[in-house]
Amino acid sequence: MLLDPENMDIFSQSSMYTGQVEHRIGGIDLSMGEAPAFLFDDLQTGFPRGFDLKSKGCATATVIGNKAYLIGGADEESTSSIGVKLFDQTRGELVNPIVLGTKPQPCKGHSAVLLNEDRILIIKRGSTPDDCFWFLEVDTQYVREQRKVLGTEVVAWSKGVRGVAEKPVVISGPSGVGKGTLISMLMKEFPCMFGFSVSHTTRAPRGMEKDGVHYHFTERSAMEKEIKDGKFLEFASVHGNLYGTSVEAVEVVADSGKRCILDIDVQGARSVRASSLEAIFIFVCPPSMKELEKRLRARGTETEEQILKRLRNAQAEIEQGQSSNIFDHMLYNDNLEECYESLKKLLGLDGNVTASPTSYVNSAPKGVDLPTDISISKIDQKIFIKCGSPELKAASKDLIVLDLFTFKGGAPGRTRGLNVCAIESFSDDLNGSNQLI
Ligand SMILES: Nc1ncnc2c1ncn2[C@@H]1O[C@H](COP(=O)(O)OP(=O)(O)OP(=O)(O)O)[C@@H](O)[C@H]1O
Ligand SMILES: Nc1nc2c(ncn2[C@@H]2O[C@H](COP(=O)(O)O)[C@@H](O)[C@H]2O)c(=O)[nH]1
Repeated sequence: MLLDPENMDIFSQSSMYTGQVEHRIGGIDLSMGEAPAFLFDDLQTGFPRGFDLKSKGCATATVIGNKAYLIGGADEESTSSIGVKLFDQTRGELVNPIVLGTKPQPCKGHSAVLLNEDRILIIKRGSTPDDCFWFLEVDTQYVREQRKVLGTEVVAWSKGVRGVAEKPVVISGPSGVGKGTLISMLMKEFPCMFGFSVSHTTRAPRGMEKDGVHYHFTERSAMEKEIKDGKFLEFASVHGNLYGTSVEAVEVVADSGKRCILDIDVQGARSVRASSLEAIFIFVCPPSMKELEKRLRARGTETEEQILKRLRNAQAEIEQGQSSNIFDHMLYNDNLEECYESLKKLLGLDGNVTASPTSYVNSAPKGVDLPTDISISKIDQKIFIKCGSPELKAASKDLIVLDLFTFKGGAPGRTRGLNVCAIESFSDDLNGSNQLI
């Protein structure tokens, strides 16, 4: 293990409020959790119209341009998650941004590291391996888009996860083209490999449909509230009802080690394309409108009025599917077996594949609990976490390295590809002046 302490970013030496990570302000260690206080004077240099954060009890502040992101603290509105506030220097205002994504639970303290000016890495102290790395996206493409849509300040959490899941598969196409049929065939042949993203919908269940399996059937008002709360990756009004994919629906599948399949309309596919979820987009075309109508009628699940509505919408969907840049692949579902073979081929399943899960979960290296006593440094794309706990020292695992090179995805949901390893018996090079926090 080669380390050159001379070349380290030493956070404790970075200037105050210059856009670098800040954990110490005016000599106060902000990273140690127990609601350390900012002082008015401490903010004067960078923030002429500084404010008294003492009462706010924020734990860390990270400054990007004219904004300070204040993460954690004692007086959260909700004690169930780490809170985020934003101080806007230009307006001289403390703002409560809309916080999207699953939020991390409070911890015994945390450290914050600014990455690429658009996200903050939060390292939770005293936490388990699967809960210690979180990302607060503050200016990523996704956040900028949400800011436009919601017309207010937005930040988004995503959880850092080891290992990379296979890209989800988005399947779109007009109602009755056979998407559900193809997906069922795939899941039947490869039950351990694929998992279905169970959407929410306000439409009534059909005879055989089960809540939580085919859809989460929900009231419009409840779904609208959840959309407002940032729980959905995408949503759309389709044939008069609301449909949407929750962030959780995709994450439960990915977390189980399976490849997620989404059956969504073209509007939804467009939204997913614009999100940070990296997926494969497939559009399924019918051989003709006449055949589509025949299939819809033969299915016998819709009223005449609904069938006509679906057929009217189908025309526009096919045009968009074929002309937009949303889709990576087109499938023509004329002969079902042939179409299924084409689907398998483009998913790389036409050869000798073992029908096993993608299982990054089990292949992840065994984790190390992160103690409360840590110090952090950054060199290029690596974060070094030095653990002061006697137990880890005794186990010769006093240095944990987090590699930032392999990040994938992000908010809302998971930032995947975290490469974390524990380095054995590290010397004391990181002590003293190199200590960050
Ligand atoms: N290639 C095919 N040839 C003939 N019938 C087909 C073919 N593919 C699917 N079907 C039939 O067409 C009907 C509609 O298929 P399916 O329910 O899978 O469509 P869908 O695209 O999922 O529709 P929706 O978007 O409304 O859920 C079903 O009865 C199915 O058995
Ligand atoms: N944008 C979304 N579209 C969805 C979602 N779930 C399903 N759908 C699409 O709705 C139509 C109608 O479905 P049906 O079950 O009522 O026949 C179909 O095109 C689906 O692809 C979703 O979560 N988001």
